[in-house]
Amino acid sequence: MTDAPLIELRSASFGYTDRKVVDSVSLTQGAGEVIALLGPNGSGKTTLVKGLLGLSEHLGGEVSLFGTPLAKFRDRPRIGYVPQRHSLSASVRVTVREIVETGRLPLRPWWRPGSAADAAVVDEALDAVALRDREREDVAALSGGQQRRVLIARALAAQPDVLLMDEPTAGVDIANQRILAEVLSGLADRGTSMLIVTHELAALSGVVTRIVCMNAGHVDFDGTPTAYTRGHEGHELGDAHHHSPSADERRPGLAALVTDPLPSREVPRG
Ligand SMILES: Nc1ncnc2c1ncn2[C@@H]1O[C@H](COP(=O)(O)OP(=O)(O)OP(=O)(O)O)[C@@H](O)[C@H]1O
Repeated sequence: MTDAPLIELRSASFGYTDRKVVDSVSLTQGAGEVIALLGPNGSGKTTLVKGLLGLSEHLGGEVSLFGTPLAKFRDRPRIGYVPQRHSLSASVRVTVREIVETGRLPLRPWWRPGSAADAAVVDEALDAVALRDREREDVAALSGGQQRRVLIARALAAQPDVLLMDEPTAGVDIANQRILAEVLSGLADRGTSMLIVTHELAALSGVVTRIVCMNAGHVDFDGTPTAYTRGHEGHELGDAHHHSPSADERRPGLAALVTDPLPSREVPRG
């Protein structure tokens, strides 16, 4: 593996046909970072994540994934994606394990059946989301929060180098939010890099190492959780270099968020 950042945006813009939604955003994610991407509805968070996946249009600036320009990037399995709204159909009978196994498909020729190694990776992914004991169940029988974990396991089954998650805790009750946060915390402890779009920062306390806040297509805060709670420090816009807190640092900083959860939108400028 090279030392290139996992994700690097320099004045990058994304949108749809001729409409620019994300405008001139600069952002660099290094290995091991867990970034919460915050911002009001419509500020462009999903469009940014989709841009990295080639699902929204790259309209300007530079975007590199693992050191490769977006237009030339072909190693898609290195980027795991957990979409915003799950679409696990209730009309087709499919087990939890079968869904997670589909995460392995991009990694082998379509005609080759799964190997013992594939099965071991699927086991590990199911363990990571604490659903191994439910693997034979019909996925439609699971709650929304559990289905979200199935989708995280499916993404993990591809053994990605970074996981992009769009509102993993949205619409999930508090008890299941806690379980999901534990799952994400376990992944973070294992060094999994994540970019998590969320409106529920407090639910992710102890997981996030950095906060990036978008507003109307721009980044208006990029810094540590501690700086975010203070509201001013870490305001280094357009600067690829930022302070990445260590694992030791991230917990005390986020402890403040548990007692004093912040709304995701008010970030003082300047
Ligand atoms: N497929 C699309 N085609 C055209 N415009 C779109 C499309 N998807 C989103 N948009 C527009 O892009 C803007 C940003 O949407 P986006 O989903 O990126 O915001 P968001 O910050 O993720 O919002 P939320 O918090 O509500 O999920 C919105 O004005 C939206 O209407």
